[in-house]
Formats: sequence, structure tokens, C-alpha cells
Amino acid sequence: MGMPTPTNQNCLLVIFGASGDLTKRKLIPALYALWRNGTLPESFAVVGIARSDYGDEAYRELLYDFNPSAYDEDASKWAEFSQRVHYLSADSTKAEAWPEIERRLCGLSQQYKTGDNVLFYLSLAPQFFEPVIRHIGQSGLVTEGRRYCSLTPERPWQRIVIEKPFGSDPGSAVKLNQVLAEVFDESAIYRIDHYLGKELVQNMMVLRFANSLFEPIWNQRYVDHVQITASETVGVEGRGSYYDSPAGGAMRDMVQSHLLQVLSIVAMEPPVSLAADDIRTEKIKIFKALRVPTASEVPEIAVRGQYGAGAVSGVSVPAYRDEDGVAADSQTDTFAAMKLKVDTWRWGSVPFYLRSGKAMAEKKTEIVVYLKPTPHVLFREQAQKLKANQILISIQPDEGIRLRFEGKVPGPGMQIKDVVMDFDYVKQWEASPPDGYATLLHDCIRGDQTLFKHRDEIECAWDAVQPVIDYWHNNPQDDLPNYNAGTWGPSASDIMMARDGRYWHNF
Ligand SMILES: NC(=O)C1=CN([C@@H]2O[C@H](COP(=O)(O)OP(=O)(O)OC[C@H]3O[C@@H](n4cnc5c(N)ncnc54)[C@H](OP(=O)(O)O)[C@@H]3O)[C@@H](O)[C@H]2O)C=CC1
Ligand SMILES: O=C1O[C@H](COP(=O)(O)O)[C@@H](O)[C@H](O)[C@H]1O
Repeated sequence: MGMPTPTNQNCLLVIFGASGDLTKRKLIPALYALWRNGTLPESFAVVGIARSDYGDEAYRELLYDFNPSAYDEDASKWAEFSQRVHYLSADSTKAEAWPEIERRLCGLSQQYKTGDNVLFYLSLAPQFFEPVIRHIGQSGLVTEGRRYCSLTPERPWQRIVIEKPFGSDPGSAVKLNQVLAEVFDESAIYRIDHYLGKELVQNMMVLRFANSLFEPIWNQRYVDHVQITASETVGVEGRGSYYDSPAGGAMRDMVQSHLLQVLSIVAMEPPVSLAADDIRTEKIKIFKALRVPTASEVPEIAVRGQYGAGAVSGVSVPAYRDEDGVAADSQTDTFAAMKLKVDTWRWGSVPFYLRSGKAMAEKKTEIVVYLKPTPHVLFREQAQKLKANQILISIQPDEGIRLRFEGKVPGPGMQIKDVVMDFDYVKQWEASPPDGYATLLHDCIRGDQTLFKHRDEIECAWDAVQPVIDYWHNNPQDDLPNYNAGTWGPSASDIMMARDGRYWHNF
């Protein structure tokens, strides 16, 4: 974790799914950014594998043309970097493709002197994870005795990065973990969650553990509740058939993965050190402490939404059910909200409210910690107007941390109004936050698992949300769609908060 530092670890990066959106939009630009700031190893090369038919040069052109703005105005820099990027047309899910894959990887590792260090990146649809992992295991690329990750340059390593979705329910996640464990040691498995690469998520650790200001109040004695929101203005944007499949929906796509990860960092105990294992140990405890709801509790603690037609920032958006690949009577949740309890000494009865939705009024990802009122209200005449103190961590956009508290209005008398103290990331550092994929890829290459999910985190996260998913599956909702595109989601989610005497942070 932390600022990228030069690494002396050689590495051949093998991307499966190299013609896809993620590779073109995120992975190659992130590698280029790392190369530009000198944080890639000297001996480094990329080989992309997919079925589409390209030669090396045509593939480089494909990458550049997809996203020219990611590669500077200085075309010579891209030309220099891209010489390290190669392409192999092969169907990695098929055994017959593997002799050629092995031959090519061996050739490139000799050419670039990367030795036996290989980073496999599965940028594929989830149905291809298992066959490709098995083929990697059967190849000569991961051999017995080398299935570990090592920080010493002399000892070769092979690691695997696996993209989301990590399973679609507890059973499939356990199965995928088993298949991975047959080939790789846990210390060589990098389950990526791009939210953990976001600067303000990482800054949460610093906020909590490098300051004496926050930690003393970070508990059930002072915290009333915590809200974690990830609202998006986009709809499903061409991913309708995936999103509307049994593996899709906001609860699986966002809450089970990203939002629970964020929650674990908000809720964890201080680790004994910054070592990856120590941090992950504390996160795992939080995942184990998530209270698993019963079916009868679901209507009280969870809300499902689906958007109908509307407008986002003045632009018309069709109803979810009118998107390509979506069933006309779809029950899929494009919005999900859930109240969770973390059964630990620190958090007692403090509720954590999570919500995420597509086609909403605004794009924002934030954590808001609401503090309890003072034990005694001295300003009785204004008691009704006093607002809860809030610690707001804005993950994106407008990255920063804002404290909201009560202040005196200037002039005679004692008028009180809430004021904001603002740490604005861009103003403070005079730079935009780096892209999370650069941080995460760099960590994979240097062997730091801090920002990657352990198998236990994934399995417990599924356990916590599965009762809600099952309840929704067994109880179709006849009021869908129940929110218009461009709004803050279904009224049921406000009602869930109002039942607890609370409201969502919407400004
Ligand atoms: N795109 C994004 O922003 C994000 C994506 N992800 C995850 O990353 C992974 C990749 O996503 P994305 O790039 O969007 O997906 P795409 O559909 O754009 O790309 C998938 C890749 O898989 C290859 N592929 C398709 N069918 C087969 C097949 N039968 N056998 C072998 N290869 C096949 C395709 O190449 P070809 O047809 O040439 O073989 C292509 O390179 C997914 O798990 C996704 O959930 C996660 C976060 C964000
Ligand atoms: O993983 C995913 O994340 C994106 C949202 O990511 P963000 O960085 O823009 O907040 C979401 O659109 C997508 O559905 C989901 O799979």
C-alpha cells in the first residue's frame, strides 16, 4: 500500500481477455502510467491473449486508438512503451491452445529476461475463470515448489489476479476459491477490488490510525450510524444481458463486493502493523462479525429498486426493462439498500446503511459517519435546529474529507448554524487522485496483498447478503420499476431510514 516505489522484480504480465474493455480502458493505461513514472521493473513485458485475430502491431494500434488521451501527446513515448506489449491470438479456455501459449510465454520471458516470474491476469467473463485457472495449473508455468509469492528477487514467483465477479453466491465463491487453491497458494492470489485502489478508501486507514482526533470517537459510544453510498448516473450501458442474468443486480455487483469492502475498513480494529496479513486479519474479523439477516428480517432491512424511464442531468434515459438484453418483466435490482450490523464490542448496536444504484441523480461514492448528539442540550431554544455532527469521506468525485459541525452565526445573540471544514484532495495536493488500477497492478508486481481480498472476506461477504438475494428471488415485487432514472432511488429506501428516525445524506 502507499505511493508507488520502483520495483526490481522482473515480471511477465499475461492478460487473458486482452481484447476486452477492461484491458483497453484500464489495464494498459495503468501500466503505461506506471512505466512513465518509472515504477515498472526493468525486465518487464506484457502479453495479451484473446481469440480475436491481431498481430503485435495491430494490437498496439487497437489499444492506442481505443483511448489515445491515456497515452500523452508524446507519441514517441507510447511507441517506446508499446514495444513491450505483445499479443497472442488463442482461446485460453481450450487445452489445445496451451502448447502455443507456453511456447510464446517462454520465448518472451527469455527475450525480456523476466525469468520465471509470471503475473497472470484473468480479465475474462467469470464463466471462463475456472477453465483458464485449470489450464494454467496443468501447464509447465506453475510448478510444484514455486507456488508461493516471494519478496526476494532470487526466488521466482507466479501470481494470479482475478477480476470480479467472484462467484455469484456463497457456493460458487467457495468453489472458485477451491479451484484457485489447487493451483496457487493463497499468498499468490490477488482478488482485485478496484474500490480498494481508490485513494480516499486507502486514506481511511490514515484518517483513523494516524490521527488521535478520530479514533477515540470511532465507536458505539459516539457514532450514531454510518452511511455508505455509491450512486451512479449511468444505467447498465450495453451490459444488460450480464446485469440481468442470475449473477447480476446491484446487491451482487456493488454491495456484496465494493461496499462491504469499504465497510470493513471503516469498522476494522487497528492492525498490529501495516503488513498485509495484519491488515487482512482485522478485515476478516469484521466480515465474520457481519450479522447475517434472517429471511423474516429482510423486508425491514433491505430495499430493492429498479429504474423506470427518466432523465439524468437533462438527458433522457430509457427504463431498465427497455435496455438490450433485459427481460420485459425483469426483477433485477438496479438499486439496493441494506442495513447491516457489525457484532463487535466496538460497534454494539450501530447500524451501517449501504446503498447503491444505477441511473440515479448524481454520481457519488461517500462514507458519512453520523455522530450522536451531545449528552445534554445547552442551547435549548435552538434544539430543534441542531444537526448531527458528520464526518464525510468523499471517495469520488470531489475527493476529500469534510467535517460538519455547529457554529455560531456572527453578530449579537446566539444563532447556530452548521458549518463545514473541508479537506479538498485536489486543492491540497494540486493533483487528481491516481487511477486505482495503477496502484493495484503495482502492488501485484511487488507482491503486496494489502489491497486484495482474502478468500474468507469473500465467503463471509456472500453469507451476509445471500438471505436478501434469496428473499428477493422468492418474493417477486409487483411495483417494479419503482424509481425514475435521475432520482435518488425508491421511496422505500427513505422509508427504511425513516423507520429508524434517520435520513439519507443527499447533499
Ligand atoms: N470493463 C470494466 O470496466 C470492468 C470489468 N471487470 C471484470 O473484468 C472482466 C473482463 O471484463 P471486460 O473487459 O469488460 O469484458 P469484455 O467482454 O469486454 O472482454 C472479455 C474478453 O474475453 C474474451 N473472450 C470472450 N469470450 C471468450 C471465450 N469464449 N473464450 C476465451 N476468451 C473469450 C474476449 O476476447 P475475444 O472475443 O477476442 O476472445 C475479451 O478479450 C470481467 O470479469 C468483468 O466483470 C471488472 C471491473 C470493471
Ligand atoms: O465494479 C463495478 O463498478 C462500477 C462502478 O465503479 P466506479 O469506480 O465508477 O464507482 C459499476 O459501474 C459496475 O457496474 C461494477 O461492476
